[in-house]
Amino acid sequence: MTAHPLTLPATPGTAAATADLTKVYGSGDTRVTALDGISVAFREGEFTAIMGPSGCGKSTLMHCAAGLDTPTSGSVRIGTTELGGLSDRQLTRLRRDRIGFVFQAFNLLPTLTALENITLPLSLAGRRPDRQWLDRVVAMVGLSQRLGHRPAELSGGQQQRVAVARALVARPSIVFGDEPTGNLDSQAGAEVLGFLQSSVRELGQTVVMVTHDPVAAGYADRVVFLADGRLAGELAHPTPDRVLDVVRRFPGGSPQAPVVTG
Ligand SMILES: Nc1ncnc2c1ncn2[C@@H]1O[C@H](COP(=O)(O)OP(=O)(O)OP(=O)(O)O)[C@@H](O)[C@H]1O
Repeated sequence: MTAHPLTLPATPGTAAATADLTKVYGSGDTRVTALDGISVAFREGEFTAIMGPSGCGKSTLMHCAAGLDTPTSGSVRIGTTELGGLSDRQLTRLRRDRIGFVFQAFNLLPTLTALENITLPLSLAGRRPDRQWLDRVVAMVGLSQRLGHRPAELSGGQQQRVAVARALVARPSIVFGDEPTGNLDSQAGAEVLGFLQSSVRELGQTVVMVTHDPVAAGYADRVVFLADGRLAGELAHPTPDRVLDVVRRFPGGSPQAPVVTG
């Protein structure tokens, strides 16, 4: 039986949203409530950073919002599609066609060239790249001269640029990054963050990124803070100093984390 995706009324300006999202791992003594009723919206054309102490649920939120993990209760929508209504196959297709991913590990295929890695999601979907868009994305991430190189012939920063281009090439509704600069030195990290920011400012992309780094969060338009699986506040127009101020007030992930507004 094929499940029909549940299509919800459009919420203008919202690329993705969660409602009362809960995720519980394990049971009995090993039960962990990783997410405890999170309702958050990610606006179109906005760069959001997700921060909070280790273990507060950042990756779990991102994985549930991106359809990589299933919530225990609550809902996730990408655009007008409610993920809970999708079969595994529909979910796989939605991830392939409408979501871009950039992980800490670059996850490139070693035998493919940079160009082949970038266009892989399209090849898998049986789609031809939109040449103009591809050229624009490749130029933006500064890879025009490196397209024939294999990952082993590229620096870490260049490999992550390939991953950024790969995430953008299908013009997804939203790009999720899980510590995308975690494996890079500060200069390469700054370049990758600059490209993610440009994809928002110049290409109108929506980006959501999990990070521990206040400097990285300073590239975002908005920072959402989590503590103990709950929303603990947010900061608009963050700067590294303002983010650091908030981070300093999270002693060991206190549930009484401050509510901050920009
Ligand atoms: N597969 C799993 N099985 C059991 N518990 C899990 C699993 N994944 C995560 N958890 C637990 O859920 C909580 C939230 O984990 P999560 O990885 O989302 O936190 P995080 O904020 O991303 O942490 P970090 O910053 O250290 O990466 C933690 O207590 C973690 O131990």
